[in-house]
Amino acid sequence: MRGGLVASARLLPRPLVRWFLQRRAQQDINENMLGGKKVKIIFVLGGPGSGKGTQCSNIVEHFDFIHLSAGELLRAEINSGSENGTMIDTIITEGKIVPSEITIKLLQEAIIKGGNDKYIIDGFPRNEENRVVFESVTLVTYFQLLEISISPEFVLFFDCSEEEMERRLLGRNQGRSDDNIETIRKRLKVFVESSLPVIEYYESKGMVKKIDATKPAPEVFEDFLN
Ligand SMILES: Nc1ncnc2c1ncn2[C@@H]1O[C@H](COP(=O)(O)OP(=O)(O)OP(=O)(O)O)[C@@H](O)[C@H]1O
Ligand SMILES: O=c1ccn([C@@H]2O[C@H](COP(=O)(O)O)[C@@H](O)[C@H]2O)c(=O)[nH]1
Ligand SMILES: [Mg+2]
Repeated sequence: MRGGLVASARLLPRPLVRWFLQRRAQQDINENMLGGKKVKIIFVLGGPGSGKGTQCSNIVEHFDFIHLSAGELLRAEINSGSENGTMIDTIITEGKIVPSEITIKLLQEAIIKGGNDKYIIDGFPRNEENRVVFESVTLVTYFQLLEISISPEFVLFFDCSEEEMERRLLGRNQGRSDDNIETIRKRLKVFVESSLPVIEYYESKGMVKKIDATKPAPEVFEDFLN
């Protein structure tokens, strides 16, 4: 079907094809669609060690969502030997926030590659600038012409005490460069100063489902389901 369409499109004047795709893109932008499908995005936010990754793994076992962890995408970028790798590594080890254009490009690529219409995005947006840029840029898909912009359906906020988050991260033992007390303290500060305002923004729009994440993991998941 797609092959037939592409072949027919080649017979038409390029400005006409461009006009048609741009018109279609505009419709999709208005409707939050990707290639004719409604794209559903859920943001999962919470402090470092609040259990975002743990709960996202549970969620995708039960629901047809693709889990995208912004932090995992950044760590994969470091490991791929990309030219930005060293800079990203330094920022993560300092507990700071990677420039929006880098993280958003990785998320966009993963969304397009995922080919699904439901994504649960873990650990993003980390600050107001992340949020504004993500919601204002567009995804460029087939023919590099069809563009859509994306906003979340709702936001899950895993609310956990600092003492508990610190205890969990010090015991995580996954070889992460940021699982040390100096970086953890910096990450907690960045969470309060930069990430909480994003949660407050979505709260003001009635879009936040807040869950007590200090409880044991199975109970947190139960609370999510209810
Ligand atoms: N509810 C819980 N109770 C106790 N330990 C938990 C709970 N949830 C997760 N953990 C453990 O805490 C550690 C941190 O969890 P996880 O990696 O899911 O957090 P995170 O929010 O994704 O952290 P980060 O922001 O650093 O990626 C892991 O070792 C995990 O097994
Ligand atoms: O949107 C993002 C997500 C992550 N970072 C950086 O990565 C680390 C680890 O992220 P996790 O989601 O906790 O795995 C985070 O502390 C930031 O340094 C980012 O900059 N932007
Ligand atoms: Mg995580």
